[in-house]
Amino acid sequence: MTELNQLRIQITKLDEKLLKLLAARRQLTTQVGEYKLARQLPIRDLSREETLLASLAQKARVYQLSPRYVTNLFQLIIDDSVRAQHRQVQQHHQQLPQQDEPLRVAFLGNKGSYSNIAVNHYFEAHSQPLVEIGCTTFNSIIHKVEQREADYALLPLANTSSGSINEVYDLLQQTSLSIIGELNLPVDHGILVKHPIEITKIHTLYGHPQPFAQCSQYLAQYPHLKFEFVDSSSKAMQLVAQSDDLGIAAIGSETGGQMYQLHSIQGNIANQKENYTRFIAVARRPIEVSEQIPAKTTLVMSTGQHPGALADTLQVLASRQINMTRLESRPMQGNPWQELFYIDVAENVESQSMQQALAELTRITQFIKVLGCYPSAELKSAHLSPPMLASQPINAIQDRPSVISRQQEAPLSSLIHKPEQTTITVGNQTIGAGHFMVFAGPDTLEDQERLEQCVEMAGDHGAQVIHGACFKSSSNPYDYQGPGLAGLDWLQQATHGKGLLNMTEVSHLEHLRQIVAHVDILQIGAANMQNYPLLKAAGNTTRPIVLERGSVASLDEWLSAADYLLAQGNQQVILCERGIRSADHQTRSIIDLSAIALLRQRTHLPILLNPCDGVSDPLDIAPLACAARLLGVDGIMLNIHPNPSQAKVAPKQSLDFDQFAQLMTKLYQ
Ligand SMILES: O=C(O)C(=O)C[C@]1(C(=O)O)C=C[C@@H](O)C=C1
Repeated sequence: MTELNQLRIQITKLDEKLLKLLAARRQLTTQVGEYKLARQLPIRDLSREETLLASLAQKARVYQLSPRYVTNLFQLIIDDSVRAQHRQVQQHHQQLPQQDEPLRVAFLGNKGSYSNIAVNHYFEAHSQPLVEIGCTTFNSIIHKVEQREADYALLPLANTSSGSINEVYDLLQQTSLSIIGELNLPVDHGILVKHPIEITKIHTLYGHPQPFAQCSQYLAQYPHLKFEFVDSSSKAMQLVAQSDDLGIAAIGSETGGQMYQLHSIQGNIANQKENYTRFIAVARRPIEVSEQIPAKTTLVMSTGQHPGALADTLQVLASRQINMTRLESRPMQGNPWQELFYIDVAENVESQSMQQALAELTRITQFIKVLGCYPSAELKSAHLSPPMLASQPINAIQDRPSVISRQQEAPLSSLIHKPEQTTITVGNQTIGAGHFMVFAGPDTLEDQERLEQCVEMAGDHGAQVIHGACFKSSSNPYDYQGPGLAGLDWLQQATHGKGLLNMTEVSHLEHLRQIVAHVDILQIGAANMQNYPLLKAAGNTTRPIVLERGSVASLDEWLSAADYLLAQGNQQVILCERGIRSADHQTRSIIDLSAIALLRQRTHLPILLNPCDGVSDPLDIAPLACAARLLGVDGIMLNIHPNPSQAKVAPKQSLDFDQFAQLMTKLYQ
């Protein structure tokens, strides 16, 4: 045996001893984790870490080792135990049962894609077996989880070289899934080939558009290369592995390439040498993060468009010492000139400061929603300054003040929560706090021509919103039921380009997306006031919502339903009184004018009145509307029809055009 071999045997033995020691150290830190968990102590103890590192730095010299080398090495070891303790605490906090069932995780691409590598990193500490569900689009990944075909999804959100992945941000606008975790994956792109070859001999390079963007500077040196874009890096590797053409290559990670027996002829080719991709894990249910570990919260919000609107919202965070770690903006879908802001903060959503900030933000934003609160992937390392490495005395670092549990806040719709009246601006029209709005249109859409007549009439006399139901649920199922979703195009075409807004009722959850794409304002009818799944979904949209009072609902029940909408994120809720059931059968319902006076004392939300169902003669509509105007409603909703006697629905509850014109003059006197 050569001397070298003998030395190597000794090194191997020592390394094994080191491994055993590391495992024993890990066991001890797990016990420390249990101790801290039982006593609700913060996991991280930076002062202990600094003392430990400073003492190791000092001892390093005794063994003629570099203090920097020793502290860097031990920093890695300590970080590993901190991460393990974080998982320990969080698993206990979530009370995750020990399960043998496999975890089904959806991601982009196939074996070897960056997302696949991220999945394996993220779930490496889970004991459950993984079922990897490779998908070809981000949309299908989200769909898999929404449809319960997967438990989690991992999605790339941003890269340090190429920036945000807009498609994923846009999908977050629409999904009901919550962010439950994050991962920062170092991404090392390389050129992968079947048999080692010089890059000048390669003619075509396959890859996902993201890696191409991230390696643009390196690739610019080889203008002869033809780029072929494919769905994922794994697809590119697969193509190269299966082809007999030795002049093709894939752009991807070395680890991924190994799964396809590919060789990396050039690594580390990204524009930024520290190239990271931030992934998020999403699931159907949000998680609660233990206050013992650092958390992040992601919010999405839209502000008004007045000067300083965004600065005002950021000030709410800054004044509470909430650290914003990322701000991203994307055009709002359906409202391309309005922006949605995605904000990450290094704060637990349950902390007192965050709860106060959220309450404040609901008062000044048009839409605000928490996309998720999750354990932070970033660890702040104990910092040893050069004098500390030289073994100076160490000052203890102050712990963060402990987080106080969530406060019971006043209802979101109440004047206690928000003393000033809410105004809602859509396009160039505003309702609330002295801005009056008239909604006019046929009770139920009949045909395009009659709708256009109504639009012309309503617009000429100062109405701002055109409404009409696509689906009518009358008391008799054999009565006219409306044109269905075809009416959405009629509404859009009739109001488009005329400075008028449109509104229709959402009565079926499955129609919501399509309706949101066509109309400016959503209406939730009396029959659906307590349809909570519908409220939940509508409250997640960015469209203003008119919430009608249920025909037997008390004010408290109605306001609770409004609170539920507000709690989903949508701060643009308008209450609409349209009458309640009475013992009398001459009218469909009795208009509760007292409710308007009472609501004024209780809520900041704009209030509408629709008097039409409270009459048996259309001539009574005008006095009721004027009475409500005196009581301080913010708007009136009216049924109009070119020829009410021929209306398929509500003939006696609709104004003809003359009656409408007269009423409008009175309302605006
Ligand atoms: O001593 C502790 O409190 C530990 O949890 C152990 C340990 C370590 O690995 O040495 C880990 C985390 C703390 O921040 C400090 C030190």
